Amino acid sequence: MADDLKKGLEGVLVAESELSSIDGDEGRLIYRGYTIEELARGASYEEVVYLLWHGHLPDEAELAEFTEAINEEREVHEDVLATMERLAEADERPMAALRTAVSMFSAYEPEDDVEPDDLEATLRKGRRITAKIPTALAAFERYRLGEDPIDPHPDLGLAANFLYMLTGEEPSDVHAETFDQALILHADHGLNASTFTSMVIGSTMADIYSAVTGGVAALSGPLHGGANQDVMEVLFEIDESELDHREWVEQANEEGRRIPGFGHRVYNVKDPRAKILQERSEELAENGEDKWYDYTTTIEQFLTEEQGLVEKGIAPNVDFYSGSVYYQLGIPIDMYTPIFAMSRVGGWVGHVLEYQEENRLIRPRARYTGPTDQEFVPLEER
Ligand SMILES: CC(=O)SCCNC(=O)CCNC(=O)[C@H](O)C(C)(C)COP(=O)(O)OP(=O)(O)OC[C@H]1O[C@@H](n2cnc3c(N)ncnc32)[C@H](O)[C@@H]1OP(=O)(O)O
Ligand SMILES: O=C([O-])CC(=O)C(=O)O
Repeated sequence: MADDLKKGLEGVLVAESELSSIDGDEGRLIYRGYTIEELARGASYEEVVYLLWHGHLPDEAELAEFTEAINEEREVHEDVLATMERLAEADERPMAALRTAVSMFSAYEPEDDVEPDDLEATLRKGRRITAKIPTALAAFERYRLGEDPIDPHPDLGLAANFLYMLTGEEPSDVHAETFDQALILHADHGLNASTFTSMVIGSTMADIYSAVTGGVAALSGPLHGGANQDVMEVLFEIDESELDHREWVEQANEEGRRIPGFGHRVYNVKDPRAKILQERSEELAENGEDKWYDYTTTIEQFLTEEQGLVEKGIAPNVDFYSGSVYYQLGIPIDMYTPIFAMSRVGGWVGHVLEYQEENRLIRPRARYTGPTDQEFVPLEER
């Protein structure tokens, strides 16, 4: 057995997958052979989830059936809503509320007596989770505001409906399309930490609710999905600082601060999704507040061009420009990471299903570095 240690599993191949592929040197991302740029431009989030789960882009009838199935499952049980209300009152973080909600959905799962290897049932359960996450999240936000939740809008797609359920107002086409595009960009990304977490859980043949709950938990950390909120907090810090934004980033750099939204385990160049989100951020800035876009571009220019981070393979990742986009869509900043989860559930379910088709328990090992010859001393003599 090879004894070379791969800390953080960097570059270790653990599975084969047809879902997505990343070329970290070229800055290229594909889902099942389609470039992320083409999908972001031409597809909807529902089409992309269908592609990830079923292996091909849906035709009109397939998409209509899939969308209807999702829309029918949007409502969440009143007990889940009551829990969201309690958690909002307790000032719980939205990512933790979401983790609790997903875990709780399973109590009301209509197909809870099927065999773990019934992958068709797992697919239907994954669809239910995907449909319910936006409803639970929006309800949590409404309760925090002291308002009642808003029922899902039957005529709106997943992205537009989420924005609608936050405010009760139908979003403009630009906002709905921008948000839908953001969901597409976040839907899958190989064996990132949260997807791998879901796969490890799925590899024990635990149910998909457990796997998705684990995915949400792993995504919440600042080294992973939590970075999008951290980026916005940096932008607020710049805004409140007495320094001009250029001076602020110089000082942060001198202090050795690690800027969130920069660096990636796989990309050595700018993330292709960051480029698309940057375009959206710029467009929104033209019709709204432009300072957030200015701050991000100043940081990027300073760190990459002047400090030479690009030569070190450190460039903006997907989280760098998403914050300023969501901010301009009016979304509260601690909902940014839950929104990432709302999208990435497509990847989590897809990878678990793909892995379980030819399942093997995931169980690596650690090199033992502790003592080997300890003499046991009874408690009363220690
Ligand atoms: C959706 C996502 O999950 S995308 C990632 C979101 N996370 C962030 O944006 C948080 C900020 N970024 C980071 O912390 C890291 O880049 C990670 C965690 C994403 C990737 O980490 P790893 O692949 O483990 O790289 P690691 O942390 O070992 O860093 C490698 C080198 O790049 C440097 N580096 C990495 N990220 C940054 C950054 N944001 N700013 C400055 N330097 C950085 C490190 O200091 C290190 O330099 P050194 O070799 O001179 O010591
Ligand atoms: O791939 C990763 O390591 C992080 C991730 O989820 C993404 O970039 O979308």
